[in-house]
Amino acid sequence: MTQTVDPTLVDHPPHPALATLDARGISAWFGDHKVLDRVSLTMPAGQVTALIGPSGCGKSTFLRILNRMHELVPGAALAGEVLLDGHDLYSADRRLTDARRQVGMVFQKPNPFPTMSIYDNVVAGLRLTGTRVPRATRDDLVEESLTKAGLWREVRDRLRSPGGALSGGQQQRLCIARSLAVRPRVLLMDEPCSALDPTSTRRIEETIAELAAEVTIVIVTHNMQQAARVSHRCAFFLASHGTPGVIVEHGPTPAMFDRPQDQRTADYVHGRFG
Ligand SMILES: Nc1ncnc2c1ncn2[C@@H]1O[C@H](COP(=O)(O)OP(=O)(O)OP(=O)(O)O)[C@@H](O)[C@H]1O
Repeated sequence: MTQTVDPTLVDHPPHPALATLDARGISAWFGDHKVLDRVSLTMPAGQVTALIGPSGCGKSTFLRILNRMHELVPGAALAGEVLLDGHDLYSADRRLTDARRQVGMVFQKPNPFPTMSIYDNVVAGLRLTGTRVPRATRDDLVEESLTKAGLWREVRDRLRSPGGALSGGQQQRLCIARSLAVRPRVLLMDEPCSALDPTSTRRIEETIAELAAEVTIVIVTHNMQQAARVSHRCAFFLASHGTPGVIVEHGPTPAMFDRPQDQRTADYVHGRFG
């Protein structure tokens, strides 16, 4: 009997090289409402880039453009380019699942599959992105992903318990493990701690610091202390008086906090508005 191989499946990649993400001239619309205007930003390999700015200035929209989620919103449009190590994430010959495999995402609210076991939650991302992993290596991958997400020691004795039985902070680390199992080159995080208590927040921040050595990270945060603690670079977004969001200033985090070039950046990072 011949065995049929699903042509859409790809083999699990070996640990990939660090990659730089480069957004060039990104504009975005919801219907005829333009929410970003020609935003360019380089997010260097192996660094944590924080996107900061007041509510509604387009940070989440920008983040979702970086893994092709924006295009799923009915009526949404965009212009510009997103390059992953120089290769266009939006090129016609690249599958959507390939973009998602290379650029993973963790959301504000932890969203594990609540009735699925911890183990199955970790491997769920593989199925969602069409990634093939030999059964014999799955146990190792689950351990590796949970270890990187800082959760292994807490759950190794109950891998068959449901993901929904974990605390909020543990659930968020489970979601990080689920993303890491796919071995993405970039991990996007949209306010990953905003639903968590201070202790869980600290654990996630430690995890982010450890992960930066092997995956490029882009994080949206409203918490300036968090941006200062976890990021190497910051980009300050602003949409003044109903105009589309732009990047006012970006650069190394210490410079953005201690000697910003633009008064609006200084006012925002020091809590004078937003
Ligand atoms: N699905 C959508 N449909 C229509 N408009 C949207 C949608 N999502 C966001 N917008 C609009 O796009 C603009 C930018 O929103 P976005 O969520 O990207 O900003 P943000 O800076 O991430 O805000 P916050 O910090 O509050 O999350 C806002 O005016 C918002 O109302």
